[in-house]
Amino acid sequence: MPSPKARSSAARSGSVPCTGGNVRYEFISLNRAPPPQLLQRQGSDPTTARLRASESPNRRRGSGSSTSSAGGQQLPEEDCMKLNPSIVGIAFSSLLAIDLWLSKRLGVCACEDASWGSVRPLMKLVEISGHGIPWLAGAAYCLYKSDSAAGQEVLLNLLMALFLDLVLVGVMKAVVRRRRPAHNRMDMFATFSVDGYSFPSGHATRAAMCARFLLAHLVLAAPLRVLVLLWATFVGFSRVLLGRHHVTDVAFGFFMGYWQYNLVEMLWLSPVVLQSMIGQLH
Ligand SMILES: CC(C)=CCC/C(C)=C/COP(=O)(O)O
Repeated sequence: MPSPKARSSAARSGSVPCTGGNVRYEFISLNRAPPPQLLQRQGSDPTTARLRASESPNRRRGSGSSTSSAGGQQLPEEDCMKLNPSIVGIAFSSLLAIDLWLSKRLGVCACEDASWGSVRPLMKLVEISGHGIPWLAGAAYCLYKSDSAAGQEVLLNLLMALFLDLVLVGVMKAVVRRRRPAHNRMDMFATFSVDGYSFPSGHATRAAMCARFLLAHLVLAAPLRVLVLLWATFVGFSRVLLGRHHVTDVAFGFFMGYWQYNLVEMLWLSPVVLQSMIGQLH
């Protein structure tokens, strides 16, 4: 082992002295190019070194950072410990660890045998109240029954908002592909394939967006307005209690649903647009 001084000078110079046989971990600078002597050990010039690095899939993952041993044996970059933890990386990992721990602790209705398992049926009722199908069916039915132009305008825009929510959440889930908590039992009714993923919670986005929609477009007495807010909060909270989601899935879901409503306002279908749409149908 080199002395700490030797190691730190190697680190400063950006060299990568990772040895074979007894694997020795050394510091590696992630934001500096390897020094010329290392490139010479890898090949006669930087281009050759890069070509060599592309020989195996392991090396292909990080050009210029594969390492050489004392005996000339090349080690894949995975065998070297990169000690360059960023504050953001540490904060992110810590948040995820807290999220996993908290979500597991709060998943008290995740199954019948869990500590609050007896209230699971009630939580599943709350789940249904925020599911897409009752909302889509309810909005479509009210639209069919509505005989005022203003009512039809609001309900058609609500339908548009609900479809927009399904699309945006589906895309987000497909991109992030976060797994649901291990303690979740996948016994939800009527799901899409992307609903196998966890981030963000579709119930939370829908609850936040619909709550804003209702508060903006229905004339409700103060107690009812409070009830709408409580319902939306409870739908989100029940996702964690049921073990369906991590806390961050729901928190982001609320955030996303809140902003989705702004998008709905921007895309609002006016009576003029609706008239021309109806005209095209006839
Ligand atoms: C089938 C339809 C119309 C909607 C699916 C609604 C659904 C099951 C969303 C998943 O919500 P979470 O992401 O909160 O689990």
